[in-house]
Amino acid sequence: MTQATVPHKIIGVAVIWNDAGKILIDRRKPGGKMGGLWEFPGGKVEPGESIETCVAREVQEELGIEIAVGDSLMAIEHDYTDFKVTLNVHHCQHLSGEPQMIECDAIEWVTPAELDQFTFPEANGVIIKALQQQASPNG
Ligand SMILES: Nc1nc2c([nH]c(=O)n2[C@H]2C[C@H](O)[C@@H](COP(=O)(O)OP(=O)(O)OP(=O)(O)O)O2)c(=O)[nH]1
Ligand SMILES: [Mg+2]
Repeated sequence: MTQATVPHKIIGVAVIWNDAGKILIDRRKPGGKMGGLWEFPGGKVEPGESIETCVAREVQEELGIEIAVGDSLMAIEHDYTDFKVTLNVHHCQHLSGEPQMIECDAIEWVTPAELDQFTFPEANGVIIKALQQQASPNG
């Protein structure tokens, strides 16, 4: 059997904290395999772009807000059925702007404990566990 080469998506992901110690999550639009699931804002790293620049750009494009991109929380590799992702996750701080649903269906500010009430893609389990085991870097 021929081994097909699966696409590998390199993603910059933002864990955006506000001053109340809450994290911004959004719900992906319906349709497709991950449609309707909640996620941390982010998207594909462009050629030649740093992870930090990607994270700030995606958040501006998807939500229309300004953030400061801080330390890396983790980088996770995950194999989905038909593609592979690397999620490069950074702690971020909300600076300005009211989040808008430019490319998503819903937005919520939640505490780390409340993340359990939302359905995320499979790869997110380890991120959520890490966030629940550490205090907010700003709180
Ligand atoms: N932004 C974000 N993406 C996530 C998370 N968890 C997770 O598995 N992903 C996956 C879903 C997507 O395949 C990819 C994010 O890239 P994206 O939002 O630009 O991509 P997409 O797949 O909707 O776009 P496309 O390939 O159809 O153009 O990473 C997460 O918490 N946040
Ligand atoms: Mg995206």
